Amino acid sequence: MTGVIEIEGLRKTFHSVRRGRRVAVDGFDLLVEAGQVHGFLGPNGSGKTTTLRALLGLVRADDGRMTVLGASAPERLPQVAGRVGAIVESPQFFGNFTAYRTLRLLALAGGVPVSRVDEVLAQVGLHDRGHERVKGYSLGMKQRLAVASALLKRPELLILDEPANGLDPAGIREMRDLMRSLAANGVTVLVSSHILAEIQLICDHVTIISRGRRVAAGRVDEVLAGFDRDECLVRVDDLPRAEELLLAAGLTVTGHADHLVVSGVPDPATVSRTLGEQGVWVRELTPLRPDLESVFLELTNAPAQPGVPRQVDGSAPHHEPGTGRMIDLDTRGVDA
Ligand SMILES: Nc1ncnc2c1ncn2[C@@H]1O[C@H](COP(=O)(O)OP(=O)(O)OP(=O)(O)O)[C@@H](O)[C@H]1O
Repeated sequence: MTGVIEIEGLRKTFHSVRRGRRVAVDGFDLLVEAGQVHGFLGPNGSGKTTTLRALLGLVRADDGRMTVLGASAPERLPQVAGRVGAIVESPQFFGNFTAYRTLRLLALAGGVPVSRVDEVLAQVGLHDRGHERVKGYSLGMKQRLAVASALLKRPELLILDEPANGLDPAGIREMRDLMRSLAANGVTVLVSSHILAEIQLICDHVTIISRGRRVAAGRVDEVLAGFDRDECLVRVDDLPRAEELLLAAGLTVTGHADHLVVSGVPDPATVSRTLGEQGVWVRELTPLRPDLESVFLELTNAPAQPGVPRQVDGSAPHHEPGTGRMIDLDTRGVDA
């Protein structure tokens, strides 16, 4: 047992008279290790909140094994609760209270020294505004107050559900800086989001969920590298001639209105040499690197592939040759 959070084979189906049976989480696995800022990424309705709620005992799982800081969850969570901060459902604060008063009450209720209030206000960048009423706060300030409340007891693990939701770019930047400084101080952070660019900027590791199943997991750079097709964008004056030469050299070429995309060229010099030797001069040659957005779209829109086994329990992962990433290609039969 090495993970700060371990989830194996989590399943949860909701039943309602109006909407019928809805599989929210379908054999999902997650491993968050100490010191990671781990992004939990998935489209709306993919099962992120249900997973976090099941982990924290806010909803009963149908099946699966979960641990938090080595304690089986949710049954033994009380044993480690003092070491975990979680914001899964947007906390509501009294608008007429100041942030300071709100946190002071929470500190007193939780047996935390009141001196901690100033520290957490400073940590989330609210120190100067801590004596203003919360009803005058922006959404970003309210989010930071929520994080401050979770930090009161100096958690080793912080779980945040969509902390950047509804924030403007400045608020997102502040939240990002906050996550980074927490990580630098040794806090393990699990942050769920559907904002890809944020996950790419904030997190070092990522688990991508689609329709209740894990479709990719690993270091962000490794997950991205697994999708690198060694492509480059080429601009020349004579596109048809360049395409002809590159195809003749055995390269894979896709034509666009004002450029070509060449695939499978680890060294872009191959392109400039192939064209230059025939007197076609390259005006632009740009390696195309995948970003989390393109990976995410590819994984979460991946059509079902009949005959490809599901890989949701880690037992028979489908590994792309030469990559550390795992993908689950079968998206059939799940109501998301
Ligand atoms: N209490 C519930 N009753 C019925 N269905 C539910 C309930 N909670 C969640 N669901 C369904 O389970 C699926 C997963 O929802 P969940 O909220 O976990 O997704 P999510 O990834 O957190 O989405 P979002 O990013 O929109 O918050 C959705 O189809 C949702 O409608």
